[in-house]
Amino acid sequence: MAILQAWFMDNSHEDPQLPHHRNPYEFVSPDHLAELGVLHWKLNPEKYEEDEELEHIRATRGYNYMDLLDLCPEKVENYEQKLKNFYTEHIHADEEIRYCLEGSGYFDVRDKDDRWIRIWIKAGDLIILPAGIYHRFTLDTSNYIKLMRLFVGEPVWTAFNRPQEEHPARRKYIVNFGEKIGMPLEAH
Ligand SMILES: CSCCC(=O)C(=O)O
Ligand SMILES: [Fe+2]
Repeated sequence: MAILQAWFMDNSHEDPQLPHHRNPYEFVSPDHLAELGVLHWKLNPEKYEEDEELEHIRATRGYNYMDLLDLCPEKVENYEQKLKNFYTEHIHADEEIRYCLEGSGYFDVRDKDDRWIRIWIKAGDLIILPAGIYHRFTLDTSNYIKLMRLFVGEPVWTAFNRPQEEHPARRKYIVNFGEKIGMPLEAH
């Protein structure tokens, strides 16, 4: 498992596609990401069509569904709107599994103290966000990413925008990961 670059974000409202490092930089370790339930593998994106390691992950985790998504202004209908939706903080009822085949982008996830952690995904990075984790996504300044999307069974991409403290997936996430690290369920 090669190191994945992740860092705490600054609070500036500049272009989201910029890196948003703090000054000085504050990197986040893979162990910290694992505590939040975020998993990562580094694979060879050039052989994704016949990759035993990828097949093994898919088989052991039951990811029978797969499709490919090319994200750039020229290839996607309603590109601006889609990107806006991706960057709106949300959860899903299921894991979000993405394998970057080309290009790069940012997945942001919340830590236990509700700080944004920015995870920089590049070609070869397969990332799993657990069901119920608050997250969002944006491209970086290269403006291009090609992603494989994996899922167990018929895919459901529904995003539930924050707040979702009563959502069963959120509750389950807090029990599975949040409670161990002192993440509060929010009152509202
Ligand atoms: C473009 S994949 C990442 C965006 C996202 O969070 C989602 O699709 O739910
Ligand atoms: Fe999502």
